[in-house]
Amino acid sequence: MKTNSLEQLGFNSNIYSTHSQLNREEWARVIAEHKERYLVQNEEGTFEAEIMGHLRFTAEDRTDFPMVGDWVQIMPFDEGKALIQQVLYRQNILKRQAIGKDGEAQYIASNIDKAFIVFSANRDFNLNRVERFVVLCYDANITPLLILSKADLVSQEDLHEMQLQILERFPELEVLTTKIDDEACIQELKLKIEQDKTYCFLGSSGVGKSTLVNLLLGEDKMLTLEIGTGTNRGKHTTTHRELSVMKDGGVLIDNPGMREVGMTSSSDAMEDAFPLIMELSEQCKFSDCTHQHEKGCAVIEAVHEGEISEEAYENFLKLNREQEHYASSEADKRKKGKSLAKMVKTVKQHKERF
Ligand SMILES: Nc1nc2c(ncn2[C@@H]2O[C@H](COP(=O)(O)OP(=O)(O)OP(=O)(O)O)[C@@H](O)[C@H]2O)c(=O)[nH]1
Ligand SMILES: [Zn+2]
Repeated sequence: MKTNSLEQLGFNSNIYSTHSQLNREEWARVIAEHKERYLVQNEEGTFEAEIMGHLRFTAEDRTDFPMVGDWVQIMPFDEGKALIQQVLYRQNILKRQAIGKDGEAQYIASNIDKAFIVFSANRDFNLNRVERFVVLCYDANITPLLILSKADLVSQEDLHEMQLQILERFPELEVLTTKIDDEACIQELKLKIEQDKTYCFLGSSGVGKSTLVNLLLGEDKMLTLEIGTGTNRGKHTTTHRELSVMKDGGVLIDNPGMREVGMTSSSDAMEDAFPLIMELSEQCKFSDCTHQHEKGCAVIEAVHEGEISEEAYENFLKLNREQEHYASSEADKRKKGKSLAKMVKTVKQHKERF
């Protein structure tokens, strides 16, 4: 398999100067990660890598472990195998603050120059959700660019309306629209990509991230290079390469553990739906409405209107039942607002676990 030069992988004098005593072949970039097994690449090739014991034992938290995008020091020891001795350089880390246990951060990728936040124009478009991604980028000092994908599936008017809303809410945010069959869109996106810079694609599952990455990579179609079996673990684990180099330069990172950070569209929709349910429940005809069969229930109505998904509603009811079960007294049950707030928290915690 062909490999890339360090420069094609994004290496520059800034990075080099942090550990200039190292030989070139000791430098490598992490191109995929799965459960503490890594794929790293340099001009010698691609290696399956594990971290050195001492690194594991001295590690205090997740930031001490390598992640996709990192520059690491490696020591090859076998055909296509290497040990990672240390993490060398991090310009920034794209991370998401977990709302669940201990509020621990979840790491997405490192050394990113620009993030492409992808939203499909035809569904799920929601400014609050866009904001979450934008904030995540600003926190890491990364400039975001919003891509409205699947523009072929909505009318010009709807698209225009969306663009206006975005402009109003995020005046600084650069926005592109794409449709896969339109070569001009892809060219426009290509123009945003500079040779030795690294770009990370963010967004819910199914919005078209991999499709765009594949189009940008052209004939170098994303190789589904797999991380081999863990011999000492007995379990077969595979993962896809996440970082790829474009033919004319430019490093793309796709799907950097997005599933692990719980950004699938359904759980996102869920998180958005719950505050809405809380709000709506204040408009129910009966103050003790169970939102299951009552006439004049604003929640049921919203489900019928399609404002709240069936899935979110079912989950809401399920959590509601759990809540009821644990409520120790009638008084507790009447503290509806409070328990609902708690429920939202529970949902978020559930979400983090996915
Ligand atoms: N109509 C239309 N469909 C598109 C477009 N872009 C992508 N799709 C389709 O949307 C589906 C999902 O695309 P993917 O590229 O797999 O989405 P993804 O964001 O990588 O999804 P995950 O890998 O699950 O995170 C595929 O069936 C694509 O063919 C577009 O511009 N227009
Ligand atoms: Zn109700």
